[in-house]
Amino acid sequence: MLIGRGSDEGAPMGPSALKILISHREVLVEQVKNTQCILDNLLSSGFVCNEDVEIIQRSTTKTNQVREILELVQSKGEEACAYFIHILHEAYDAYIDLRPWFKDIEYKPSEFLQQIPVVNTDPISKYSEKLRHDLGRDTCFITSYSQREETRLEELYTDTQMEILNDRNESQGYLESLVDLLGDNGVFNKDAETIFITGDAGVGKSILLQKLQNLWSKRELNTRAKFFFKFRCRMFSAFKETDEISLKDLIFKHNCYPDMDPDNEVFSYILRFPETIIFTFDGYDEIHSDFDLSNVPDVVSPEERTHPLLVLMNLLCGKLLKGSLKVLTARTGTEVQSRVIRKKVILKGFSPDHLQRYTALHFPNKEHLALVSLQLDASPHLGGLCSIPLFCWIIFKSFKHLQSMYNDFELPDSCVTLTSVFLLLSEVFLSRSSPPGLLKRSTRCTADTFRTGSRMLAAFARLALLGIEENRFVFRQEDVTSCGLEEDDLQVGYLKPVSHYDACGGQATFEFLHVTLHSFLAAFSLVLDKDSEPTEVLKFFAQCEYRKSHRFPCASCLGKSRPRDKDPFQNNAHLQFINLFLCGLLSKPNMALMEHLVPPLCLKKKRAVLKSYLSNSVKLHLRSLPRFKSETEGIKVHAMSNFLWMVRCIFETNSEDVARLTAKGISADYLKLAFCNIYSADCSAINFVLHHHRKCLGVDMDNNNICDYGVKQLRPSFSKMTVVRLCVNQITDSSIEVLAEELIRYKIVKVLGLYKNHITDAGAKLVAQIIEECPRLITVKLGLNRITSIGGKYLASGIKKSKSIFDVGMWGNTIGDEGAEAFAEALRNHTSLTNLSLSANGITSQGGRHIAKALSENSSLHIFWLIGNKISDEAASDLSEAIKINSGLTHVMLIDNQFSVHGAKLLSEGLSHNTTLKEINLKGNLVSEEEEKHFVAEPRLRFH
Ligand SMILES: Nc1ncnc2c1ncn2[C@@H]1O[C@H](COP(=O)(O)OP(=O)(O)OP(=O)(O)O)[C@@H](O)[C@H]1O
Repeated sequence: MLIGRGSDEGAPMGPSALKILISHREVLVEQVKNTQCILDNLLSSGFVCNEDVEIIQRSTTKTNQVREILELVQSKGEEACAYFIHILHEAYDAYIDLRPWFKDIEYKPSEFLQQIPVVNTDPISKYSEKLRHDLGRDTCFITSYSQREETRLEELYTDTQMEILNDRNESQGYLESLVDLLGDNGVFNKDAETIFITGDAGVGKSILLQKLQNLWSKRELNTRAKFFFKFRCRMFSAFKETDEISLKDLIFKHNCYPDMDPDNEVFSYILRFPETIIFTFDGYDEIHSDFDLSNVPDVVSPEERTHPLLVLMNLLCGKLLKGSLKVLTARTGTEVQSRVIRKKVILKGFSPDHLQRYTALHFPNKEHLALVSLQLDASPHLGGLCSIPLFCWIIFKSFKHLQSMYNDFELPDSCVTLTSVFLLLSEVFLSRSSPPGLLKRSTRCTADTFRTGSRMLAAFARLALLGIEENRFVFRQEDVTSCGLEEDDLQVGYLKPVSHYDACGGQATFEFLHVTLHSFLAAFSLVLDKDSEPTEVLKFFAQCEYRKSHRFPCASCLGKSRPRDKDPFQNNAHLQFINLFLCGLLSKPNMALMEHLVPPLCLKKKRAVLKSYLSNSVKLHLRSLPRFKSETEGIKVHAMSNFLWMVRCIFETNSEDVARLTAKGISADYLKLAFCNIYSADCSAINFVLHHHRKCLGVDMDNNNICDYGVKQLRPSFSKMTVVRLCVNQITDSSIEVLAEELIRYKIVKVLGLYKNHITDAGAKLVAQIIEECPRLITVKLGLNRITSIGGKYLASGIKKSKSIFDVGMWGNTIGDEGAEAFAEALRNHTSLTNLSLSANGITSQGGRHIAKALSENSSLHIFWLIGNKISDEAASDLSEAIKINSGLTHVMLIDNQFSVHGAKLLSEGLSHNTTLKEINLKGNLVSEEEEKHFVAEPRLRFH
């Protein structure tokens, strides 16, 4: 609706502004809270005079003031009324509650109105606006290694996989888009206020927060929050033990100060309406404090000054600013008590589709894009590494840089390790600082680049080690200078300045481009140090301490740290990364390069110390893993995520000896690697060890983050695997192609677990082949995939031909009646199939009848799951007849179908002729409690 004097030619006029004010008076009186801004604008635009303002201000309540203003503008005529509405529209944040109303009335100001200025004088809106402006400015670029190369966030941001977990860490699906992060989807504790996001190093937690902040600054985040405060947790470690701040200091001094707010209105508003605030705290794992605050009382007053960590803890727990929303990120493995967490999200990096999208954003040049895509496809290990955005960014950035310098440069080859990725980044940094003469080479000489840059590299490495030793991620200018870094060195890219508000003071401070790079350089320092004993390289292995529930001693509300274990492979991630990079830098393939920087003898000694340490630790570690004997699967060994770190280190070391030793040390029939947070590139490391395993081995890799790249890396190991469990991962039909080739070639597989992946009918066809051609295969789990009747038919046909298959799980696909009919056909006279689940597959009575008929001709099946289908009384009589004849079934699970008392009677009748069946479960069908009483004489017919 067009409002205001109709100077716009031809535009239809809506009802008069005066009429609107009369008919919507109630909404306006209720929703308009700030009168000052209206009066300021009416006055400055000459619609009212000082006296009018004074009279209105004499009214004691805001509502009365609004009423009086309404009367005043109405008395001044149409233009004043129109301008009044326009103020409410333009002073956006001051009247945010009226946004739906403007939408309802389809407000559109006339050109005339748009020419009269509106100034938002509301201090709260001004503060909100300032926050939006600052956040918008601070978040619009993705940090790169030089300001010249910064890319706009919106040009490069690509969604990653955001999995929602419940309080038991079970997957609840994925978030569709970042905008849904703050919504109700996935909330398991409505009373808590902290959204907890975890993920591995470099998976994109900080960038996700940056995107969130950026969306808010542009009003594109689906929230009515007026204030958004971003903090990095590492800032809280920078305070001294004696430092004290209040909540107000935290917000105003360390984030954003409200200008011109003499009456302290902003803070009063914040305290009154905490639900209008969002906080983000990035990197909870980076808080390091020996400071024991366990006896310090909780802070409940916003004015009270105390240690900043306590302010943070009390905010997260909701003891301060109850009602405000907090988003907290941390590396995987950092635990926070469930009662503090509102919802949990785990970031899993790029899926192959995301990676494709991200690659296309990086390489607008079609030729480059084609080249890079080709190389990614050809090297699944590289693809796996690239599923972590940070590593992908480094690889792509380095590729682009080196391509621009030397025409023949290609992406790293298939045996790239994480250390080589970071060496590549260093090469880029160092080459950027080389004197111009050196850059003119036509061929790349990595050794020259490192030799020329060795002074600077050593200085950065020293600084990094200093930080690790002192548990610091932020450095002052004195630190930088004392390590021998010069002004120009700071331009190279290793360090970036820390923004002012994070740094508790005006002095310039720096941090490494990424914490993983910090770890890499600290490892480099250990290698470069010529003066210390070779055993010094082990200092972080030795220092490794396992804290299952991470930090903090002070956070009584967030969980206490547990006693420390001595296992050297158990540690917090940045130290683990130092060890990992150390292994990589001292690996044989990197020796030639390192010899340009460190005397060969010194290197040799360090490498020997490391190898011997690894060999011993591996033995000890493997011996300490929990083992138990299972009747069917033999000796099972249960590896945990620290085993994975060990395997990663061995892979980086590239030592076949240690890998062989590890494979031998596993000495079990079954290796359980479930819930170890394995991502695709780790599969190369696992394969590096497992392919040395002499005997057959069952491997359980359920509940990890493995996609097709990972499965391809495991290819050589499938020749040994009797159990292949890859349930709850990210694999598609392309992995099934690999599995089909390998498993059919070796024919030793007994168990194939593929539950909850992305397998379609094409994959099902290949699984059917595996079932048909692997004579030892007894268990296949395919639930929660995307298999329809087409895939169902393939599988049924495979099962029909198998003489070994014992247990098949198809829960949660959509095979429907056609699929059920095919399975019925497979059941006829089957000799081995004992457990079958066709639950939640959309089967109706039509399919039910086919199944029933087949059951009359089957005696192998004992347990049959048909839960959550649509089978009704129409199939009951066939089922009843089948039950009379069948002598194999012990349990028939018909929970959540559509049987009525009539169907139940038929089933009960059938049961009376059957002595083997122990249970037919009809819970959740259409039988009332009253009707259930008819069946008390047949306890095998269950309703609960
Ligand atoms: N969604 C994304 N889209 C594009 N690039 C991304 C994305 N996520 C991460 N990156 C790239 O990866 C780099 C590292 O990401 P980020 O710092 O967010 O990781 P992180 O999970 O916070 O790591 P850490 O736990 O080690 O601090 C970013 O600087 C950016 O270049």
